[in-house]
Amino acid sequence: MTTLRLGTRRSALATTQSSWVADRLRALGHDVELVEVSTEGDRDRTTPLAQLGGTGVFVSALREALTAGTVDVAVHSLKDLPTAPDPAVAVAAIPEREDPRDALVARDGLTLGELPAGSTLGTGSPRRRAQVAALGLGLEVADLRGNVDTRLAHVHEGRLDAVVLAAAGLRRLGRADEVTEWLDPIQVLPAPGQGALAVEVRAGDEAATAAVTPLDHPDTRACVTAERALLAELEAGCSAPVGALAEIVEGVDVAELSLRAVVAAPDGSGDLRRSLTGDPEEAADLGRRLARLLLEDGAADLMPTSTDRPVTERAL
Ligand SMILES: NCc1[nH]cc(CCC(=O)O)c1CC(=O)O
Repeated sequence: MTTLRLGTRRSALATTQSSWVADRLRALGHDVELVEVSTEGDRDRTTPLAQLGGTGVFVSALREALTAGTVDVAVHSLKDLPTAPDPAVAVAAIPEREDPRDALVARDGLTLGELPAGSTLGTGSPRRRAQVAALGLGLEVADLRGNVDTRLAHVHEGRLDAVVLAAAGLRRLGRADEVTEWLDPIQVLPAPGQGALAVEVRAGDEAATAAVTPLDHPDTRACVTAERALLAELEAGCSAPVGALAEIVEGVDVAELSLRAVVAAPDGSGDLRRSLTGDPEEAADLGRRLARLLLEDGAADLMPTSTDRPVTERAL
């Protein structure tokens, strides 16, 4: 039997996610070898991520290893994948999603509502910054980068009062016990695709496709398809931060896909929330329709002009 070479980045979250997929492939009877792929974003820790080309730098190094033939399978956080498909690779499986929510880790067990005005909250995500600012709690949002461990240390070592992180990453790393509030999507909607993994193979690699396909979870695939179709459609008409969450809900006698989304002004001056329910078989169409509804209702106007500054900005 041939061995599947599964490419992974070195960060704790990436190796945990890759090992999770490797274990599932082994349970199906495959031989799997983990191959470390170093990315520009991992090698160069001084240049800001945005200058290197955003989270896309992590994705492209793994895709290059796939097309070069040094690995056969690559695991990505689905939310980090660009919405434009890469014809050289195929997403052969989207496994069952982890908790899609954002989570708050605050000092002294505090929740968002309990943090006093003026408290410092760290996040590097314009989507999280915008939604937290829109709650009007008077928090000071500080720009925060780094891996999960580094970000949590800012709270535990007293440099920040709170941080917001993906629940999925914290659960996968065994650090869910540090969460002080699971943020309700009614207040803070996650990134499209958050909590889900994308398992990629080389386009046309039938053996790897056949090995990986059983890990696919159709309900998760329908949900993230709707969220990403919405994001792709909005990217064409609006550059403000976007949150989205689709869920399978029980309708009268069929399963329905419920999609909620937010477009938020980066400075917290406002946001627009809408939702739609539709057929899980037409997930992409549902996402596009909700995006058009948001655009018709003024989503594009939420982006301030370039001379406007965010209310609070403190770099860490
Ligand atoms: N932005 C980086 C990133 N990409 C995926 C995750 C977590 C895992 C996931 O969302 O599936 C994280 C960390 C975070 O947002 O806190």
